[in-house]
Amino acid sequence: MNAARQNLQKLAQTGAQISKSSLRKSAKMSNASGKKLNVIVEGNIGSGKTTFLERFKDYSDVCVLAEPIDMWRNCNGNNLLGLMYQDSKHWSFSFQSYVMLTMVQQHTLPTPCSVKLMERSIYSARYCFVEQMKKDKIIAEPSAAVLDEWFKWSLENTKIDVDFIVYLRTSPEIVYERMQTRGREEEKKIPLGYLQDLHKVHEEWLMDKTIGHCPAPVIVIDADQDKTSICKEYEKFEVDVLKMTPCKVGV
Ligand SMILES: Nc1ncnc2c1ncn2[C@@H]1O[C@H](COP(=O)(O)OP(=O)(O)O)[C@@H](O)[C@H]1O
Ligand SMILES: Nc1nc2c(ncn2[C@H]2C[C@H](O)[C@@H](COP(=O)(O)O)O2)c(=O)[nH]1
Repeated sequence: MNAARQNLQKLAQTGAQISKSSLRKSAKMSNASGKKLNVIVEGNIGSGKTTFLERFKDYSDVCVLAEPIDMWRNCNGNNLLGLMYQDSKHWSFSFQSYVMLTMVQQHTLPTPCSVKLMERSIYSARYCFVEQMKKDKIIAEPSAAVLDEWFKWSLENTKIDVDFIVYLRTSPEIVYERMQTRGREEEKKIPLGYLQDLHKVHEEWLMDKTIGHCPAPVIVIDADQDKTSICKEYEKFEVDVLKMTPCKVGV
């Protein structure tokens, strides 16, 4: 790994602000070596992941992969997302299996772009959602074991690279309000308690490092800020990420 990347890894792990120059240096060197940059964007439901990724959709050298929710809503005509929230005990295993399949498909999707930005990952599927299902006893141990075997096989047998994690860190109460405002039909009955539980497992995975393993350095953004004030944080990251791409096309 080149020196600039190592420096970046250290900075991100200490939670220090990543300096523009270190990010740029790392990017140039990674471009020089031809290594692509794989970034996953993590956070609670409603934390602003889609909004954050929107900023990159007009750039030709950044591949943005949003969560394939439309696939989850229409798996051969079945709305697995809706079924999971209607009857989680009955449908969580099927839904989770499909989520993890679609995540591996996105992780391994070839792209000519220098940067791949992905919304969530196989890691949060396993370490946040499956962990929460186990805690809530929505899935039994044998089902959790099958999901874990799929997870381990995927990591060992497919090319899943993650260079940095952007964690949109939020308070459950704030994302609960945003989720209700967004008004997704399937999510209408999600209680605040579920978001509080999901927040905890995200914190344990990404901050306390007490669940599973964290595959890359974490860049934390305080995403409780409203849309206006958070733009500066997003702009800084956008500029830094785009410095990693040889060309910028778009507005
Ligand atoms: N920083 C923010 N402040 C206030 N509302 C936000 C902010 N970021 C996103 N939203 C709104 O909150 C809702 C969820 O945002 P979204 O980007 O869909 O989150 P996610 O993809 O993480 O679920 C949307 O209605 C969006 O317009
Ligand atoms: N049970 C699971 N649910 C998941 C998983 N990944 C996403 N989701 C749900 C959460 C939301 O209702 C919806 C989209 O998430 P956003 O954060 O983008 O709103 O899908 C998962 O792995 N398991």
